[in-house]
Amino acid sequence: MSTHKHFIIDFDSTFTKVEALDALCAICVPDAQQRQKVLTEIQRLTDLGMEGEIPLTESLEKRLALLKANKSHINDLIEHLRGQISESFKLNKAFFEAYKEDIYIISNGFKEFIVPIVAELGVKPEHVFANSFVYDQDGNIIGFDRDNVLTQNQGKAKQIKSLGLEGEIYVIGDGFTDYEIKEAGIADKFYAFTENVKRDSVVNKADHVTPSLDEFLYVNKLPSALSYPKNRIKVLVLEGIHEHAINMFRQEGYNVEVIAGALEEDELCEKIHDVSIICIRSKTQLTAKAIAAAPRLMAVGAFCIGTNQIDLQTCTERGIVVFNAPYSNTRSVVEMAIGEIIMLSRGIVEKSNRMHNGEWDKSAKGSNEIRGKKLGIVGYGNIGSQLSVLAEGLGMEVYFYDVVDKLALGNAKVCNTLEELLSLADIVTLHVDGRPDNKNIIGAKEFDMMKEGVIFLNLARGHVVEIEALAQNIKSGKIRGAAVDVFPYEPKNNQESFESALKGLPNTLLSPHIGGSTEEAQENIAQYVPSKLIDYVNTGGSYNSVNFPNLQLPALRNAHRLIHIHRNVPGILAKINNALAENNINILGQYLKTNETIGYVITDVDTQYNRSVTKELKQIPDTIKSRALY
Ligand SMILES: NC(=O)C1=CN([C@@H]2O[C@H](COP(=O)(O)OP(=O)(O)OC[C@H]3O[C@@H](n4cnc5c(N)ncnc54)[C@H](O)[C@@H]3O)[C@@H](O)[C@H]2O)C=CC1
Ligand SMILES: O=C(O)C(=O)COP(=O)(O)O
Repeated sequence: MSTHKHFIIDFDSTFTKVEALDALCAICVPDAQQRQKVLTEIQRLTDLGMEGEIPLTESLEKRLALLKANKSHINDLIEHLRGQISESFKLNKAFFEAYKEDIYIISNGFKEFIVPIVAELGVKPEHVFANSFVYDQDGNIIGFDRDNVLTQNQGKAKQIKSLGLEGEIYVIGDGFTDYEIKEAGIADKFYAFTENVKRDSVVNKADHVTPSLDEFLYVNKLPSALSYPKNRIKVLVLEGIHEHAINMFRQEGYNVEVIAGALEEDELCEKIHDVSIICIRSKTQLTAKAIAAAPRLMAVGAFCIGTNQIDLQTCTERGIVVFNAPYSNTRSVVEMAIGEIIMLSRGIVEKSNRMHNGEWDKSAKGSNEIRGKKLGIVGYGNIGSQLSVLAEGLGMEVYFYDVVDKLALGNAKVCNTLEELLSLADIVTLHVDGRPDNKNIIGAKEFDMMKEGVIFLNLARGHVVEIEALAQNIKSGKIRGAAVDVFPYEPKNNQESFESALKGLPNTLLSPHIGGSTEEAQENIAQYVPSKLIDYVNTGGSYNSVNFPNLQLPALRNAHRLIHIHRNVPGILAKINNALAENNINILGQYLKTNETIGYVITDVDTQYNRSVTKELKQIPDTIKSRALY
């Protein structure tokens, strides 16, 4: 048997994003209210026809009668449809060009508008099989060609059969009538196309679901505009990440699964096995065990600042890039710290609670302005330094201590030791990162060094403070006010209850790790992190990643990009270039950066090259990951 392949493609909602008759309705029913009514009815009739609930002729007759369209409307329709060609079709013009002899459009629509639209991608007019309108003498559309085989039951199957095509027949469509071709035994395979609409009754019967043309081309090893279909990139989104991120991933064509809370290690290991990108916040522990359970993992999105919950070393060794949102919630934490410093200095929570119990205690005792007070910031990074600026604006005297040299902003004064800072500050606030070395950096000894009546804040990480020691010092009155947003153990989700030695202590503000949880911050994060992840997938760009050598790459134009991640040992670049030279491959641009663990090499090459070189690159010793991008 011949292995020649023929491709039968549906028009409405497959070749174009829309149903043409819906679009025609928008054109020829000028009154908006009336149009909506007609449109709803047309869509209902289309669905009934597509899902096989009523005969197609009946669906069509009723739709045309509702439309009352005229010849003059068809030109406007064609103009409109030109902008409605499905994205993955437009992208794969090269496939249509290369296979024009084998591509057929079989539709229950009308040649008058189908032929000019499919011609845009090079489909031959004689390969379009569809109906034709019947007009009256004034050009009004009054019906369709009832003799056309496509009006009959199983019309598409009959039409294709009459073409006598030899070889394999692949059908791509979104409707029941497309599936019928397979059912009639004419097609070898039916691919349910879901880029524009997804009809369960059709999807359930398909040999394969193709969310875009890229997937179809990929599984059939046909030339494709994309190196890898985006629907094959599975994204797992945990911990209530803002829906803007989810929309961005879906718009990009990724296959997204969303889970509201965090997952325990074992649950995560189960879920992560086919995931390419995982998106988490501060709760999910991405351990070496979880990473080992994720053979396809290529990127991690930390939708927060801290990355201490991620085993970064293992990610790097496995060639998995990690991005966080280093600045998106900075301001939110700072505003909360300022608010808490004022609330604690005035004992507002105590006073408020007492008033709720009917107690009126108007007094200035133990209430202070923050102006002129000494604020001691431990950790002068993005949050600490931003807090420094705002606190000075409120008239505070700012001191800071950091383990690395930092530029003092405004009039802030550097302390050379933690002891120095703790002994002079009226208010101590922690903004260090969550590295393991920072465990218990503030314990009994450090509280002893602080002034009597100090105010203490921790909005950094729970494990940096010894909770028992903090509780003791609040109880003894040494600490006259405390605000704690982060805890050594935090509930996994909003259903789990909160336990802590700090519960019920005086002038102690407890908050459920919400320093960065503002609408503004979460939306900013949900824009920033997905854009980094998508850029990494599409271009290999690693700029601002947490663990990869940072490369900012030019856009890929008229080139293929070979991405190579390897252990940082000598000689790998030479081996990559040897492989390219031996295959006569012309290098258009090359970028290399290394860190302590890995080397990251990007090579842009002419689009015509021996594809087997990608295998050779994978086989270079010490290679971690390698992919080709176009
Ligand atoms: N409560 C919340 O919702 C949020 C908490 N955070 C926490 O705040 C931390 C700080 O955030 P950024 O300022 O953006 O981070 P950053 O990395 O810009 O700053 C951290 C600073 O702490 C310094 N540092 C580290 N260990 C230290 C130590 N033992 N003593 C003194 N200085 C030390 C570092 O050198 C660095 O300058 C994050 O790592 C995260 O853990 C961040 C956002 C929201
Ligand atoms: O940004 C951070 O590091 C935070 O601590 C905020 O974490 P979250 O996104 O609220 O789990």
